Amino acid sequence: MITLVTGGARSGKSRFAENLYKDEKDVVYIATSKATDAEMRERVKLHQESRPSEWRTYEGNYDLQNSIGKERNYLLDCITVLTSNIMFDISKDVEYIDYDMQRRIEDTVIREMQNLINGISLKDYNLVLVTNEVGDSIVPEHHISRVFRDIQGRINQKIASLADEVYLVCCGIPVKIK
Ligand SMILES: Nc1nc2c(ncn2[C@@H]2O[C@H](COP(=O)(O)OP(=O)(O)OP(=O)(O)O)[C@@H](O)[C@H]2O)c(=O)[nH]1
Repeated sequence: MITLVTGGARSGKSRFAENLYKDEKDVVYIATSKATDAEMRERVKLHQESRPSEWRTYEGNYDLQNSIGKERNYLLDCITVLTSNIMFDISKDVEYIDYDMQRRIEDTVIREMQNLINGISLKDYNLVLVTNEVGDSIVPEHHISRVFRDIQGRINQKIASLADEVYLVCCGIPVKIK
């Protein structure tokens, strides 16, 4: 069963996603963020302390299938950070990200997701994927932000179509939309 959880920053989506496994010990937490500065390190530390100690944490971006073990439950937080890391890798030498490059970025993110999904061999597994609604505000001023918003919007549509259930979290309140 694949569940997609989407929402804005500080909408409560990560907490909602973690609560889906509140009675489970057999959980792998897949963190896509890299704690490269003090703000992120502090945030990550709070997250780690709030998770049940039995959960296993896997940190990575590429080769997400390496997170797979004997566990039945997986939680990936979040696709948006995965997209931005892949986008910066692929577009690092260009100033303008054309449609071909946008497609390559999208395809790479979707391939990582597919590898993860296909790699879990247990029949009755659960995979919760967290993403962000990044398109709900004004049109961003800069090209790179507009491209990121468009890429993430299209990726969210594709992953929502693969998911069995989709929740939108707003003001800490989850709304089931699929
Ligand atoms: N590297 C790493 N990142 C982590 C770890 N635990 C959590 N994170 C990252 O923390 C981020 C989520 O935290 P926040 O940014 O505080 O949450 P949010 O999703 O914006 O906020 P809400 O919508 O309120 O849940 C995700 O990008 C995770 O990858 C960890 O153990 N290691």
